[in-house]
Amino acid sequence: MTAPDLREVLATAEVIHDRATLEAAIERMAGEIAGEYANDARPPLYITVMHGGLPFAASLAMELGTLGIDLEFDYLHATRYRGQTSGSGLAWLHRPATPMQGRRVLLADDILDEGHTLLAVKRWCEDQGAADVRVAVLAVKVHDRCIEGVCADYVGVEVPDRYVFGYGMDYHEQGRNLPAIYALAE
Ligand SMILES: O=P(O)(O)OC[C@H]1O[C@H](OP(=O)(O)OP(=O)(O)O)[C@H](O)[C@@H]1O
Ligand code: HPA
Repeated sequence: MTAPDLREVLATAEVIHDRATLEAAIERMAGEIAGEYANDARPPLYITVMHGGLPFAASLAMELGTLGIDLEFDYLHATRYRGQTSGSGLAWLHRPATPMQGRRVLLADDILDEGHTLLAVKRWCEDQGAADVRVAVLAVKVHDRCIEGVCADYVGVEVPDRYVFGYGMDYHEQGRNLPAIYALAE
């Protein structure tokens, strides 16, 4: 199946958060996160949840660096949407290679939607022996379908209960490098 044309989709999509809003939210998050890790002897293990988390994780890492917080980088790839607009079973495509035993782990992802991805990823890190696992997400989708017991420690913005894309999030694997968050026309 050919993906719908991104330009056509953008013509009717709605900007939910523009770039300046997202950058301000990330700067604010970095301030909150820096307070948590400032006095640690060892940098947190900073895990980007690929692919969607990449732009956000990079921006947040730079803001944290500006505040004097060092990070050790690794990444994982767990996907349940696979280019579609509704999720199914979670597939692990890559697990982090860095040992987590006794480490403080900070996960960076683009969106907390129904919570299945972050719950599984967080549990996996805990099973690896991480001392502490915190979660930073750029966006939280507002609805009542989020599974129980999942929440992010640091949140950039809220998005409505619509399919959103941009700033890491894809629309049929397109639009991840758009510097704003859009919602599909209703
Ligand atoms: O809260 P949930 O309903 O589990 O959805 C959130 C997850 O879905 C997206 O990943 P996706 O499966 O699209 O993989 P991708 O980042 O590679 O696009 C997003 O990046 C989150 O990781
Ligand atoms: O609304 C969404 N957009 C993009 N990716 C997603 N992954 C979960 N929800 C979404």
